[in-house]
Amino acid sequence: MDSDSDSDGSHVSATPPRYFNPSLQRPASKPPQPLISPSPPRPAILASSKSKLRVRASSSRPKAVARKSSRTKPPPPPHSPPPSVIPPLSISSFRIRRQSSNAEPVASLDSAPVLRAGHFSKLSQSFSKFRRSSLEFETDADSIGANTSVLEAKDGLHEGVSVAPSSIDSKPASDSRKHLNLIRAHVPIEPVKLKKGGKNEGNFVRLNLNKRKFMSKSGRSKSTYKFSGYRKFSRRTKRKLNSQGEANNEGTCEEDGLIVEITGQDQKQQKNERADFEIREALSAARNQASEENLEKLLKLVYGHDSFRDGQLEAIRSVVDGQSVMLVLPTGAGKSLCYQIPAMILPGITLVVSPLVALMIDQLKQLPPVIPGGFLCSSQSLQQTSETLRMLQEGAIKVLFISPERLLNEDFLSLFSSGPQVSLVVVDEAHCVSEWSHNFRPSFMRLRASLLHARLRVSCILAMTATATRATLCSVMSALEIPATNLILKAHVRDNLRLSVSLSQNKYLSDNNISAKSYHSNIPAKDRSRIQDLFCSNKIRVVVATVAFGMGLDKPDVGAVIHYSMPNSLEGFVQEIGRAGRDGRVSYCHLLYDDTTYFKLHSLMHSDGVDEYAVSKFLSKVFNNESHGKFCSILKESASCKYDMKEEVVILTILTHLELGQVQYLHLLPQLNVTCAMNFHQTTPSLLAETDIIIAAILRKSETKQGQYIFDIPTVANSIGITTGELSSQLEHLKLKGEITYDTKDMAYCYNIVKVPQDICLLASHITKWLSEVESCKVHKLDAMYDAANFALNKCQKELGCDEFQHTACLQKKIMEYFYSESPCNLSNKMSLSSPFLRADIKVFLQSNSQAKFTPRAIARILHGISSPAYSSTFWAKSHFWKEAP
Ligand SMILES: Nc1ncnc2c1ncn2[C@@H]1O[C@H](COP(=O)(O)OP(=O)(O)OP(=O)(O)O)[C@@H](O)[C@H]1O
Repeated sequence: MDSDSDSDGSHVSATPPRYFNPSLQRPASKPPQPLISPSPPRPAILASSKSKLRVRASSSRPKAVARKSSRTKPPPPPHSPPPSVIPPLSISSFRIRRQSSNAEPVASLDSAPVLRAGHFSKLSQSFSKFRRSSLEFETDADSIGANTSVLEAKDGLHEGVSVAPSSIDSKPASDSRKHLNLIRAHVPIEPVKLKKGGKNEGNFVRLNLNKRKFMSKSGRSKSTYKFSGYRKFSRRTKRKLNSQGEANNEGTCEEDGLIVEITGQDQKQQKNERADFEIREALSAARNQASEENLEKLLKLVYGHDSFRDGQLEAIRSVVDGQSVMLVLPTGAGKSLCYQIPAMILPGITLVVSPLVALMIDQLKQLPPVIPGGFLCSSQSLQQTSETLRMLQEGAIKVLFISPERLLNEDFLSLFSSGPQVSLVVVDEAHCVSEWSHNFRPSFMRLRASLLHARLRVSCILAMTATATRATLCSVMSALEIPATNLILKAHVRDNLRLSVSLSQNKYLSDNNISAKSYHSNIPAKDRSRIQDLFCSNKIRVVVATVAFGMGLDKPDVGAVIHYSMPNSLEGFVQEIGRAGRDGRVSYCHLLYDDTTYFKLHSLMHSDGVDEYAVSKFLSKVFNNESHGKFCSILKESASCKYDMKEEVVILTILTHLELGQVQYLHLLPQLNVTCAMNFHQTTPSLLAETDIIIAAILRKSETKQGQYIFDIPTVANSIGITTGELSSQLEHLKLKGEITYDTKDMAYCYNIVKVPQDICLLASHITKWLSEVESCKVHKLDAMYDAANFALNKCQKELGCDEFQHTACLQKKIMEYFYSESPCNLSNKMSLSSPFLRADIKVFLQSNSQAKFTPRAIARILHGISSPAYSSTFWAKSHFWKEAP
């Protein structure tokens, strides 16, 4: 496997075998379409639940960029735009160069006279995007870089290129119409040939001004010579150009002594202005009435799509109408559009809560240029965050992508108490809200409708997912208070995907001499992003990657997704195969599976489980203080080790349950470093303590080690009745004065106790039962995945259209049954077989480790070779019993 080779794209030229495996061949009745020369290779992905996404290339037609057609060949406008709409812009057709640095963000869609160029903020590098002033003219650099993109679009090799944020600012702008969010928005134009002048003068229009003659007939001077003159000029120019049959090229006209060379670029500019005008008109019509006709017009103008796909119109109209909606559409069906169009129409901000930063960045890049967007996540620097917040408050951001952690941050929520209006909250990958989903996130669970209504003053929530069982949907809709009538649910798998299964054999790519690149979490972020870029630009044929590679990947021409090993749920399977065939073409999804992988995954499904005993001990610690209203904290790392519970998946889940369960026992606060080590530099500590009660409290509650005062922040704050925030700002103040320096460490879960449970054991028993149901649910998901694969390979009677090579119909049926069934169906669990030697093994294990204490679960995990916070693989893998279980 050529995983580390530097791909220069040289192998791209070799048309990859489309039918690399007999089991993937098309049925004879559907012969392969002829390859369109010079088609780029059509890549594919190989994926596995845990790990591997692989990429294979096959033939492809050049992508028909929807916007390209709509922008490059707009229908002839019935009339010139009325003066009231774009008067000042008309001047821009002369292509006068001006500095663009004085561009100002435009406050709202309404106030923007033109919807065009935009860029990522260089200052903040936060990738927030805003619109440049409509009166800003393109710079030389903008024009120079133009044709590059045109060529890229034309040669077809770069269709669907995803521009990495880092490269965006430095990349010269396209000669196409510039799109705010810089995504696949290249609208190629004909190369401009200057007729007059003979020299290559770039894309300038040469404006020969005779000062005397430039005075208009009405006697107005240059500075006031605005719209009416332009209109006349424009009309006559057009007449002249048309009469010369050069409407698509350049020309010369003389008008009142004004000699102007008109280039193709100017005509392009005028077309753009017209297109912008039409978009504004369509927007205003859709705001007045969100009718099918008005929305379709907007769809056509903004996206270039002719019609809505199944479910889109219904969702958009409900949201625009202010109703919360649960939207379940297949992957690649176009869910993004269901919030983007409402975001254009609704007056306030749209917040899109997303689970992955990479996903946010991708979605941000995919926003059409008329929607200025930004993103906020916990890992951003203070400067990036404040720049984005500033733009948000100024109205320069219309759609903000945000992580749930960041959204739930008190400072962020308080922005909206009297600040900008939020019209819509979108919960993307909404299954993460539910513990019954394949990808539960405790922070998503905290996104309750009650909180969103109260703190963001928003009434409309759009929850979107491609993969949700009935149980998942129920809990998501209940948490987000979405009425049952507002569920829009379409098929889970697109029709253009051909599904097939085989047992894992000979599955290493190197055996077949296929070059590959690897993509996983141990690879530095910049290399991962490079690999993704190479893949998106069709320069890599094969990527062996973790499932994270595929999340949100919207590359239209992925021809196949191959699961190197079985995913651990049908949700995962559906999500991952959803990367294929997003352009609507027939694409292939092949699953390799075997019993060994199934057994391994089965063991892993139990890796997060907890014993009642551990839960009980943990709860005792949580309610240790019994101090109502006081600030409490639990150190993450040490608690995880002590109670043998994973930090996020288990501890945070339990704490979230204590906050959001039937009884609210606590209120979760942002996590923070709670141990502080402080040095005094000017005034002596005791002298400072005389005038500062915080320092006095610190001296009382700290211990000194090598001249440093070490204390627990919550303890000090509680002792004088202040918040940790107040304490931190006082410390910052003293630091700025040069009195102290300090460091903090030990990240902790922080909370206030609301109610102390009467019976901790009973509560522990309830929580353990709930967690064990969640665990069983995961096992059930794996069994359903195995069952579907096994059925296709061994039990399918080939009645529904399946054949030797593909099992699309039976797998689709299995998937549908799984997602639509009210209760889990009975699935055979191959794991029920237990080794007769197991008891004996456990006895010997306990005897040989008599010095240590084990919970039954700890022993089971060691025997299955699964590490946990308290029993690391570094140590236990050396044991003879590691992975000994069947
Ligand atoms: N009405 C439409 N007509 C044609 N193409 C469309 C339409 N709506 C969306 N698309 C295109 O479909 C592709 C997939 O859209 P999108 O990324 O929104 O899918 P998704 O449902 O969010 O998928 P996933 O769940 O995998 O993230 C995009 O390239 C988009 O331009």
